[in-house]
Amino acid sequence: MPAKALSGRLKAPGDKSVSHRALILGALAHGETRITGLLESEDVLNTAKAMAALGAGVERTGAGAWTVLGTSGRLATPDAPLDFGNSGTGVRLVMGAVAGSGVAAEFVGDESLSSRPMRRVTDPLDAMGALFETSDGRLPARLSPSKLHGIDYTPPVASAQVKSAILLAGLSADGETCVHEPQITRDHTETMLAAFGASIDVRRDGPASTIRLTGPQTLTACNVDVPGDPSSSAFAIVAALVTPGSEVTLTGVMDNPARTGLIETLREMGAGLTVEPGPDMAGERTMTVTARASTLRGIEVPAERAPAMIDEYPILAVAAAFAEGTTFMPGLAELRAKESDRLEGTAALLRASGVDVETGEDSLTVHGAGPGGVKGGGRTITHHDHRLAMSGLVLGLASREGASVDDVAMIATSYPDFFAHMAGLGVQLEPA
Ligand SMILES: O=C(O)C1=C[C@@H](OP(=O)(O)O)[C@@H](O)[C@H](O)C1
Ligand SMILES: C=C(OP(=O)(O)O)C(=O)O
Repeated sequence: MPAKALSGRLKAPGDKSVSHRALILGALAHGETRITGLLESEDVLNTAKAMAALGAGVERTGAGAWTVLGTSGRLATPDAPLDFGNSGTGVRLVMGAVAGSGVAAEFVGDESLSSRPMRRVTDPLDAMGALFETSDGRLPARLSPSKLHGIDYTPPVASAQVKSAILLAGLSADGETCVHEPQITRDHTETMLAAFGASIDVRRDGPASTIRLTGPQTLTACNVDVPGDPSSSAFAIVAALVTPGSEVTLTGVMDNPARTGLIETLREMGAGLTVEPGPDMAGERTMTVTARASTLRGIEVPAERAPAMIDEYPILAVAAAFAEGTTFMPGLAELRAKESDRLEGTAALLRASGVDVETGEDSLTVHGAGPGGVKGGGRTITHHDHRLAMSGLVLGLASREGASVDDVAMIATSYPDFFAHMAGLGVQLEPA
């Protein structure tokens, strides 16, 4: 049953990437870091537990308010495996943060995380002198006490997690660590390291970036007011665009060009979006975004834009299903290495509801059915993937027959308030 229009105003949930980093940098720093607006999702809470197990004093003082008493870089040996649940960001960044601390640690995760590639971080960290043992490149992984030296490295995949792991390891390594990114990825680690007092040099050259820091360095505690998450905001934005009569406003959304590829893409598709500047938070600009139901048209999304919207392709594909014409999305090989194979998962989600989709090795093509043209009736198989779950539910809202998902539990890994926020916008989603 298609839902009625969405309307209302929401404060965007805290950004997941900034939340992980606030806890990790706070734990490495000297002094007490106060965090407000922390995203209290399962992924982030697992990082909080890991940093506590590594010796930081991590305390919740109110809703979204946390203090982290840092270790001044002297991490403790955890007495149990560090369990990161579903979170690639948590495990990969903490591997980097712990690598040169001289402690031993074991890293584990859930079924989805245990199937994801870890050599992309353990290879460069081992080249810095770390002693990681993985299970054929996957979790569980074990670190033996290690001493690091700097590295000059160009990651073979565009990945902020890989970049961040190396930079965090560089803090405890002897000498210069340099990361070259041919295509810039989200730059929160660089921005936040500088805010925590690191001496770090970031040079931009067109789409490329080179980051240098010389270790060892100790960070200084810094208060972090977490801005809103553009990736989570995408669900309400697209829901409003494709559901006739809707208008929703999201406030406090982080406005960082390495994160806002979806806004640019939706505008090219003809979306009725109004963006107004908001206050700066944690060194980031924020914006208020208003989305109105619109007739979208299919476009070709530039492959180079993928890093700036890598988590948004499933929900973009849903928008494309309601567009007139074809949307071609190239440059998506990385989607196969997320919580699930998101390229195939997204295609299956759309096909189950009657949308005509093609997948290539690294591309997705959606032949839009136009406003009101998506039949619906499909059931999304989520494969432990929160973004497929939320995308399947948004598709159901505006399709003729509605749609269901097999499991909503994983939504709590990134957006625990998803159902409450959708209810606040006037739509009750029923877990099926
Ligand atoms: O650094 C981060 O916070 C993230 C980086 C991205 O992963 P990759 O680095 O694997 O692209 C993204 O998909 C993830 O949700 C968060
Ligand atoms: C890919 C994601 O997260 P992670 O890699 O941290 O599991 C995501 O949130 O879409």
